[in-house]
Amino acid sequence: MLLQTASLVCFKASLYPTVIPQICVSLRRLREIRNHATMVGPSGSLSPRASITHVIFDMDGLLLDTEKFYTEVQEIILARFNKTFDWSLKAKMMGKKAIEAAKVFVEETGISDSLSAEQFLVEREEMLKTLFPTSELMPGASRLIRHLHAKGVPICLATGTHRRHFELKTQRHGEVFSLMHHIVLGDDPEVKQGKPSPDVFLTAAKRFEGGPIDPLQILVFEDAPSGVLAAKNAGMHVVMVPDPRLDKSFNDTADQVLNTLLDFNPAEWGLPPFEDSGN
Ligand SMILES: O=P(O)(O)OC[C@H](O)CO
Ligand SMILES: [Mg+2]
Repeated sequence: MLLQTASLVCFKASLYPTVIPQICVSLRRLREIRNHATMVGPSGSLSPRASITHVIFDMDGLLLDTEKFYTEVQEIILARFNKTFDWSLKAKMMGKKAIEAAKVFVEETGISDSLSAEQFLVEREEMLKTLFPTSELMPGASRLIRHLHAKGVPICLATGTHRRHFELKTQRHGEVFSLMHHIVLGDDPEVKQGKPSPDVFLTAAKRFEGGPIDPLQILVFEDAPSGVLAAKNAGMHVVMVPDPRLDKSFNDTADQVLNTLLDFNPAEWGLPPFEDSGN
């Protein structure tokens, strides 16, 4: 609504450029305002953006600091072909199932004649399997998961990662991940296509108690452009916590963009507020 009004204001302002040019702020700026605003009700009280009852978490790059491992091994492999790995390619790969990301990698870099997607997966596996067990939680991940669980908000995980990698990545974080009501992995038979297809999130919504839950009651946390799109394709609300090196244009699809999970305010979404300050 805010953006529709803004478009109208900009259109009118363009008709009277010398009279009200200052009114025509950019749509990007208005999206930023939307990303930081809660609605003010008639009584002046703040009303939440939505009435969220269920939460779905992405894993890599959102709860676990594992995206850096993929970046590292892909840089090493590309160096062999005298090529460099950059964040525009990273943006196209992250969040996807392994084989889907692998195809993007060999095709976009033009090395598919020398290295097939399947060979790429084999080559990177040796390195990844030593790195994944060292995975660390992202800032604010444990606090948010524990808070929602303690308040009885049903939470689950929906990741593109397959079972074997999931076990390696989470082996030091079993307690936190055990708080999830359920976990949907990239190699789940119901997840036919990876993100940006909505499959993984729709499957996750189905498996909650009393599911399928209305997508409008679900808040998804994501770090990847493909994951944000998947959540929107599933009709859900989405908070994006992107790596700052991603192009900012990817932020526009999300309902809210945060620097870190520590910045999340549950009350803005109709969820029980934190009782600590987060420090
Ligand atoms: O971000 P996730 O948790 O869906 O994981 C996807 C891949 O494994 C890594 O990009
Ligand atoms: Mg992710």
